[in-house]
Amino acid sequence: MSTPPLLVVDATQPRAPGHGQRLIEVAVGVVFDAQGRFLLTSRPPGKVYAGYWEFPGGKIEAGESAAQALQRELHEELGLRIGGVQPWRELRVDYPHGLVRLQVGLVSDWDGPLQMREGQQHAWQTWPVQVAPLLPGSVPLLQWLQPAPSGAERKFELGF
Ligand SMILES: Nc1nc2c([nH]c(=O)n2[C@@H]2O[C@H](COP(=O)(O)OP(=O)(O)OP(=O)(O)O)[C@@H](O)[C@H]2O)c(=O)[nH]1
Repeated sequence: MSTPPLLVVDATQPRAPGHGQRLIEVAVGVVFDAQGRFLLTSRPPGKVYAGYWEFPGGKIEAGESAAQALQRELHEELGLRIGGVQPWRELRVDYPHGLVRLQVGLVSDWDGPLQMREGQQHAWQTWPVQVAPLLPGSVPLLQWLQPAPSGAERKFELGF
């Protein structure tokens, strides 16, 4: 398996002690609705990058797979029950607050109703997105979702 691409954020800012020695493992979902729109949520108050828009998800806990973590996070944060996760892409993001690895999955099979349980906002989006500011680590995911030029088929490369 090749090393996931690395995005360096705020490269001139100092890194926290021990940064880089520990990878923060995160599961992220691209949740689609029946019209092919995807869900973005704003980061809740009190968190790093509060108010920035991102794909829903969160840290993987000990003993969990990425899919299990995403099932738990989407239920805790949004009240969704998801049927399955299709592993899609990985990305490493080097933030001043830590080095993160995102395991991104596609989710089309889910049950609502959608509830904002952490005081976040939500927006169903198509490309190009209309919300701002975007969390830096969500931008490459959005670029990967950019539709192919007309005539070409949008193809998802699957697998971590
Ligand atoms: N959910 C989510 N997190 C992302 C994205 N892109 C990205 O770099 N991240 C990073 O992944 C990490 C997710 O951590 P989090 O703090 O949101 O996780 P959590 O919900 O488990 O929070 P907590 O346990 O700190 O309360 C953050 O460092 C965040 O900056 C994204 O698109 N969605």
